[in-house]
Amino acid sequence: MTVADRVRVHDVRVLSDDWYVLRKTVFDFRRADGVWQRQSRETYDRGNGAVILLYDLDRRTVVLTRQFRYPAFVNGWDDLLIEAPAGLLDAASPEERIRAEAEEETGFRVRAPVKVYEAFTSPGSVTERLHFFVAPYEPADRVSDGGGVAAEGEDIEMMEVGFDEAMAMVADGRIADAKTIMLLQHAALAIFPHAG
Ligand SMILES: Nc1nc2c(ncn2[C@@H]2O[C@H](COP(=O)(O)OP(=O)(O)O[C@H]3O[C@H](CO)[C@@H](O)[C@H](O)[C@@H]3O)[C@@H](O)[C@H]2O)c(=O)[nH]1
Ligand SMILES: [Mg+2]
Repeated sequence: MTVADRVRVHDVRVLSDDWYVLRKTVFDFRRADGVWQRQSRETYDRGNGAVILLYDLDRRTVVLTRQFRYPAFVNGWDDLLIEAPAGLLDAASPEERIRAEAEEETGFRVRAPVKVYEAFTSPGSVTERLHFFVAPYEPADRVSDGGGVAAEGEDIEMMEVGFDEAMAMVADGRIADAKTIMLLQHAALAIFPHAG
C-alpha cells in the first residue's frame, strides 16, 4: 500500500487563481489504525523552484542577494532580505532555470552547478519543492550587473560576502531565509574547510 491508497479526494475548489493558485481540497485519509477520516486542506501552488550557492574556495567568499520581500516585511522583517539567488522553474529544468536566475540576479555566469538535494519548503500548506545547487565561481565569471528584471518589480543587489561572515550572519539573525541557511550549512559541512 502506498500513501496514494490512503487518500480519497472528494472535492477540489479553487479559492484563488491570480498570480499563483490556492485550492481547498476535501479528502478522506486512512489513518494508521485503518479508520478513514475526513479532512480539508488548503494548498498554495506556486510551482517549484531552484536556489544556488556560488562559492569561491580561494577567496573564501559566497554570492548572495538582497531584495525587498513583502511577505517577510508584513511578518515583521523591516529590512531587505538576504538570500541565495533563486527562482521559480516555470517550464524549464531546475539546472537550466538556476543558471538563468543566478545570472539575472547576480550577474555571475554559472559554470558547473551541482545538485545537492531537493526539499519541501513549507509542506503543511505550500506545494513547492525546491532544488538546491552549489557551484564554484571566480570574479571573472561576472558578465553583467545582475539586479533582476526591473519590469517585474525586481530590484536585487548582489552581495559578495566572506563565508565566515555569512555564517556569523546566520548565527546573529541577519540572514533569516531558510533556503539560504540550508545552503550555507551545507557549505560549512561539505565545501569550506574550517577556518584556521
Ligand atoms: N505581480 C506579481 N508579481 C509577483 C507576485 N509574486 C511574485 N511575483 C514576482 O514573480 C517573480 C518571481 O521571481 P523568481 O526569482 O522566479 O522567484 P523568487 O520569488 O525569487 O522565488 C524563489 O525564492 C522563493 C522564496 O524563498 C522560493 O520559494 C522559490 O522557490 C524560489 O526559490 C518576481 O519578479 C516577483 O516579484 C504577485 O503576487 N504578483
Ligand atoms: Mg528570485
